[in-house]
Amino acid sequence: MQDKKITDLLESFQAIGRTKNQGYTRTVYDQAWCQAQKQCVNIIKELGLVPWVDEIGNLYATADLTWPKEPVILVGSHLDTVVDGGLYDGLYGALAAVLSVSQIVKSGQRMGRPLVAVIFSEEEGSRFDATFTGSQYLLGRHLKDFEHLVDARGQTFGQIRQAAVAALSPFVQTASRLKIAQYLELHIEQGPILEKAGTDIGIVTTIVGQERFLIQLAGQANHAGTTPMDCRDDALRRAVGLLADLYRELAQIPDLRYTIGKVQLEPNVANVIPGLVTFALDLRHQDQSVLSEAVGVVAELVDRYRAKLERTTAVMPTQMDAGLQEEIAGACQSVGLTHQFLPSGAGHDAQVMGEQVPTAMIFVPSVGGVSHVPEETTTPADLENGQRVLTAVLAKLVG
Ligand SMILES: NC(=O)NC(NC(N)=O)C(=O)[O-]
Ligand SMILES: [Zn+2]
Ligand SMILES: [Zn+2]
Repeated sequence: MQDKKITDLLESFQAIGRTKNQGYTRTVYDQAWCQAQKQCVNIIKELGLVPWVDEIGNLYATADLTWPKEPVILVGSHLDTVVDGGLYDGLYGALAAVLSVSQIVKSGQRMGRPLVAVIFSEEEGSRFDATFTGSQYLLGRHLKDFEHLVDARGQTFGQIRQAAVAALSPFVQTASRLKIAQYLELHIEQGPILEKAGTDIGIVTTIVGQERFLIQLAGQANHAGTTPMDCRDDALRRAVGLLADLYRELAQIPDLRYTIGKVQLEPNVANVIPGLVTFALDLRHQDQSVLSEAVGVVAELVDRYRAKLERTTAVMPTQMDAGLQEEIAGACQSVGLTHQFLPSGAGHDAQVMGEQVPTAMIFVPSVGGVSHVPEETTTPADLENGQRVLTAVLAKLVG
């Protein structure tokens, strides 16, 4: 497998977790996720590296059977997807990391620091209302912070995590937490900037802060035909008012990104008045003070509607390391590619890592600027460009 390309590696995942809409659903610990994880282990072995798994299900690839004790150069991305997402979000950077590590190991270059690839178990928050669980665990969060979480079908994080990790354990080494000197992540841009500008490579300057909430509004479920209109406590009717107010008030905050992407009704039956409405709100901004102002607006409205507010994600805006950004710019020049600096409106494991270790991100263009949908794609040339830059940067960092 000496000259496997990143496109070949990605192709081997095309049948895993494919949906009827031709997208991919690989939420943490589900069947497709487990299958994809096994495929990653096969690739790690075929590329001559050693696979490891930790207790949350993060996979690692090392040059040999020694688990590094000293701080490592870590490179990676995540394995999970949103529901009906694309092939490239997360998986591209995860596979490119493994490929780049294998190329550097095979080159025989002397390594001043150990180089490790990581494939994070979960980043999207698509199954449980928790995000970045893989990278947070690596940086020291306790498993018990997540074990009680319950998915839409009533399964707990703890139970399915144990089963998923146990299924893989016989085939891999057991990893413990690493010390990390620097972290690098390659990812598709997921937006239109690079394509519009005709630039080969993006170098991320900052990653937006992100807060997610579950908002719950309770009424009284009752019969649709016998309950007079003036005797109802219809949870949906009140939720419509709250939603309209949220959209109107949040629109007043410049540059805020706000999304209500998930709405659930109970009991969700045509002839029963809704008794409970739950929806998710996702807020993003580059400036923490503006994000906090938006959270204040939300809290006030939620209070006015006698609804309940639960915060499920809170990550600060994160600055990428200036020195590493320069290393990436230098690598682009050395391989003859154009680059530009840009902020990321998407969340990334790099922002969790970036709070504790020098971190940087490399972006490649997304065709049409679309992502989190089945149509998400990046041209083979751009996929290979990104991976070449990643290898060039890593070769410099470990030298
Ligand atoms: N790169 C991503 O798509 N990340 C997504 N996921 C998280 N957890 O931020 C997001 O919503 O931006
Ligand atoms: Zn994503
Ligand atoms: Zn991603």
